[in-house]
Amino acid sequence: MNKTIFDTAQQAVEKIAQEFKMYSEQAQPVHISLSGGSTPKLLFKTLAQSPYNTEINWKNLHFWWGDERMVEPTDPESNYGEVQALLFDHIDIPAENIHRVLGEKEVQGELIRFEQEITDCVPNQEFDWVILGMGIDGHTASLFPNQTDFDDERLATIAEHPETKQLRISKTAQLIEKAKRITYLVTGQSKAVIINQIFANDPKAQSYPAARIKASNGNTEWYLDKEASELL
Ligand SMILES: O=C1O[C@H](COP(=O)(O)O)[C@@H](O)[C@H](O)[C@H]1O
Repeated sequence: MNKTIFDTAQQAVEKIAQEFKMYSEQAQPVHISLSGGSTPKLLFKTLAQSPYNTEINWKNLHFWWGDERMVEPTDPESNYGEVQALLFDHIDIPAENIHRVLGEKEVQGELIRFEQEITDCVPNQEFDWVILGMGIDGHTASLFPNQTDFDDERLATIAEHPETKQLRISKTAQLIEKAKRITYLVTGQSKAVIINQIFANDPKAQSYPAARIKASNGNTEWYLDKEASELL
């Protein structure tokens, strides 16, 4: 598996930020899927600052999410709400470039609406870049161990957090795997054991969606910091 180890989490997110700039210089819409949770907050804060806030051609970038929690966008649990507060409120991006899951809506109806928006906006449903995180149980997006159907041919699915039972909408493994590029951004010591299991091909890792989901025809890479990779 292709991995890059950065000295610090800040260096990892700077690399991603530079690549946002590069993608934004293409004279076409680029569809990027963001991850939620705590890890990418540093990325969003970095993008909201100089030079990225003004040098990125934001009108060319379209943002989606790998998963969303079924909560109001103002709820601290909202993956969209986090990006709005840390990034979108500080840059000049057209509203139509933000393709959020409406977490405040009824889940079945929202699932259908979200799938239709992907079909309408993303050519061949192939995202240019899917940035994913990984939980300490090996989940990615809201695809959890022992409850993920890797063969589900839909674009999105309803998931339930195994402990909190919080409802979520997640891209399916099949949709993610159609992406041209997948980057797992994993930082911090709390992820070191699981990163070691994945890269050592430990049998336990076979149930981890993050270990199994890879781009079928594109590149899959892992951006790690020293802390997450300290047991490798
Ligand atoms: O629940 C989620 O968890 C994963 C990992 O989150 P983190 O807090 O450990 O960074 C995240 O990638 C996913 O989008 C999120 O909804």
